[in-house]
Amino acid sequence: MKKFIRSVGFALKGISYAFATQLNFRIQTFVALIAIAMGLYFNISASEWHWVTLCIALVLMMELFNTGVEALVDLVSPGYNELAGRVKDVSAAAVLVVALLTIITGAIIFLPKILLLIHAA
Ligand SMILES: Nc1ncnc2c1ncn2[C@@H]1O[C@H](COP(=O)(O)OP(=O)(O)OP(=O)(O)O)[C@@H](O)[C@H]1O
Repeated sequence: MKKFIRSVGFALKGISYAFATQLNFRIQTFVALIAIAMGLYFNISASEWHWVTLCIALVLMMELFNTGVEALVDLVSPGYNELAGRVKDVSAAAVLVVALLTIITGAIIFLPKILLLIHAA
């Protein structure tokens, strides 16, 4: 049990490092909070909550992995190296793929509700 709590502590240290150093991670956290607030406001269904929470977790998870990859690349290749740059580019691309999934999912869930609200006003 003590080991588990220690591991959670290390994971929280990782999250706080990403939050302190990565502007993208802070923006993604802010957008996630807005999505949760919109979910509550529009009273979305259980399956819609499933998609929203899945996308939030995927985006934050990929950004954390990307931050780890960047730190690892900087450690093993502090100077300019074409391969090091490619590793970072591919890692950033993985974040972009999940971000696109999130934008599409958000549009499918929230856009009709927002349009309905505008028409009702
Ligand atoms: N060591 C390197 N060698 C070659 N190209 C690099 C190297 N480090 C970074 N690059 C190139 O610069 C881009 C940006 O790298 P950087 O480490 O600034 O990533 P970032 O996403 O801007 O990170 P951060 O969010 O920490 O600012 C990389 O995607 C890559 O194309």
